[in-house]
Amino acid sequence: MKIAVFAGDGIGPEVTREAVRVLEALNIAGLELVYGDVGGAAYYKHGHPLPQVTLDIANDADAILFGAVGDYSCDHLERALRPEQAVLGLRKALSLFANLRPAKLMPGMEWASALRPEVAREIDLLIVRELVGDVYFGEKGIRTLEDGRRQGWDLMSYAEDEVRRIAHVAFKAAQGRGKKLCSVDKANVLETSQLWRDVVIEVSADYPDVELTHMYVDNAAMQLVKGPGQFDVVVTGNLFGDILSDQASMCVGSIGLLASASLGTRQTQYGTVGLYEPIHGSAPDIAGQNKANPMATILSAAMLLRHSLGLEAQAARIEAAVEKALVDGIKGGDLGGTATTTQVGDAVLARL
Ligand SMILES: NC(=O)C1=CN([C@@H]2O[C@H](COP(=O)(O)OP(=O)(O)OC[C@H]3O[C@@H](n4cnc5c(N)ncnc54)[C@H](O)[C@@H]3O)[C@@H](O)[C@H]2O)C=CC1
Ligand SMILES: CC(C)CC(=O)C(=O)O
Ligand SMILES: [Mg+2]
Repeated sequence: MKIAVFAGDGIGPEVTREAVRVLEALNIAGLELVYGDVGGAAYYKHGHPLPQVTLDIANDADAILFGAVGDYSCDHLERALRPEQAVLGLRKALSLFANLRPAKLMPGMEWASALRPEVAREIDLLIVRELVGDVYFGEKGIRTLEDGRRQGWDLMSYAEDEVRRIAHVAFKAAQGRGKKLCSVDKANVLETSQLWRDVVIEVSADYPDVELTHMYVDNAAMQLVKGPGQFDVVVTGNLFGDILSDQASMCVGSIGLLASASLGTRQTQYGTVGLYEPIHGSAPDIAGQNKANPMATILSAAMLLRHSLGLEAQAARIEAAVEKALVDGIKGGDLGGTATTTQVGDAVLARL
């Protein structure tokens, strides 16, 4: 069992280190960790934020644990590390089209939510975000118009097979949960969304046991804070899913708590090959200060064990340890506490 570890930039190495400590503490027989460079470190060492040597490590692994990439504190570097070159490039190269972002209020965590306690208590949803299409991957550029004005443009598009395959993932996820699927789009304005909606409706014929609804993304953003309990599984495109999941994190308590799995179709003898990362970015504003909450990355490691290595019991152990640490009042700065990244990692390890 081989896990590639790509820590990346900013707080990436800090939070990934804690997740690795947790994985190592489980003493999983035959588990091998292979480290690779991505982002700034890779750019300086290899001249590219996602060099071939890193892709080779990724392709050879059963799963990837990923920190974050990007550094807006240095304009030159931020441009060199353009997401489509690094993290988006990796997702695309491995065809990891299905991004699962669960958001559930942990027991006793109402105080941390940006919502009223009685509303916060309702949250238990799964965002299924399409990850390798949409406007993030369309043709783009900045051009000069005939009258001399500059114009930036990004093409939003989805082909029907791209919608169909993510819809199947979402319907199957709904079958395993509350049997409700809400497809979020902007079909009143966007042709891309109209096709999205048509295809999701076509796919729904295969899942008569799942109740399908549709919602425009602006309303969905509002409903997510008004009544999150109405959502079970949400399926949406790359851009909308990116935004809604950051919003969902504050309903749960902090962006430092939300994990993700990015899956494709490649299977190994252990499970589905995937990439696992916190939903947050490299947080340059707190990087290098031992302040970042590593729980999202630790919980991503749990998802890795579950989906890619078939180790459900160990995954559940990690999740229980994180929950126990929170119940016991271990809080990083993102939750209004003072625990450092290392202390949060220690606390989780102590409760494994
Ligand atoms: N998957 C990836 O590699 C991603 C990379 N990025 C990149 O990350 C860089 C920063 O982007 P931002 O928009 O600032 O988003 P961000 O998610 O890195 O940070 C947003 C805010 O949340 C805080 N935060 C994030 N994670 C935290 C944690 N674990 N503990 C405590 N506080 C945390 C940060 O301090 C910041 O105030 C950019 O270069 C961006 O392109 C952004 C999102 C995802
Ligand atoms: C580079 C970004 C699109 C990554 C991001 O914000 C995300 O996947 O949540
Ligand atoms: Mg994001």
